[in-house]
Amino acid sequence: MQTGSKEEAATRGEIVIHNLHKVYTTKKSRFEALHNIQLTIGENEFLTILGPSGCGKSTLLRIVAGLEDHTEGSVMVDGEEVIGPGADRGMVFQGYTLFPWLTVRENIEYGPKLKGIPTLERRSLSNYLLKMIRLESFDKSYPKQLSGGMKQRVAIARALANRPKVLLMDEPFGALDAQTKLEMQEMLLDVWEKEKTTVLFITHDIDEAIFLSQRIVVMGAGPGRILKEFNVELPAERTPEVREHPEFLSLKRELAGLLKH
Ligand SMILES: Nc1ncnc2c1ncn2[C@@H]1O[C@H](COP(=O)(O)OP(=O)(O)OP(=O)(O)O)[C@@H](O)[C@H]1O
Repeated sequence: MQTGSKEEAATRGEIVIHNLHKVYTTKKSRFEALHNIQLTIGENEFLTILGPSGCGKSTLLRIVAGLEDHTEGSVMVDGEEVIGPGADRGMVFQGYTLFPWLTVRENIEYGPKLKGIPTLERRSLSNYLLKMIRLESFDKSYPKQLSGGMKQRVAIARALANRPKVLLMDEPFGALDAQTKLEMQEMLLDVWEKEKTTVLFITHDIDEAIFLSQRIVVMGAGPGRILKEFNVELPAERTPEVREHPEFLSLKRELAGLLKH
């Protein structure tokens, strides 16, 4: 799915968050949800934001998605300011957001169809994505016939079908059982490797953050702010054994300590 077209920006999926503040106000109250967030996420980087409930992770992701406005500062994707949702940023949430009346293939082809991509081209794209998420034989199934993990795989494929430069993922595996979660993490790394998108991932699961990421940003609450950043110095190929790696275990200890406060 590489296009290599000349029109594409020199960078593909670089997110620059500068001096970002978010205050929720009502007539009677004022709540500072995000305070001075400074963060650059490189092209094709896998960055995870880790933090306790209520520290503003989802607010930050929704601002990057263009679904929420901000009070001060800016968010740029490849040099263009985010002023609303766009096909350059695909989103996957925890809740299953598939269209129940469409089959798996129709769900995946929904975005390309809206964009007017011809049938044959759509078919070849959905074939490619169905193979990548290992659900080729479920192309005619409806969402209600799928397990939670399968639905999330389709949600990822549906987001990728729009050819986003950035994948924004808000606790996408939070509702899955432990074993399915591990399988989904491996599949996501496989997808990331093939698609070369930038991934901004949110979780409060420390193991998940370390296993998936190249970099982890820890946020704290009151108001939501960045506490610390960590580079994950693990082998690029994340096999299950990586979870026993001394670096994995020491980073896990450090992150757990930081999140306790
Ligand atoms: N529309 C809103 N109006 C007022 N306050 C809000 C609104 N949305 C979120 N908040 C508040 O902003 C803070 C950050 O919320 P957010 O959902 O971003 O946190 P989070 O870190 O994603 O939490 P969780 O891990 O539980 O999803 C919370 O205190 C929340 O109550």
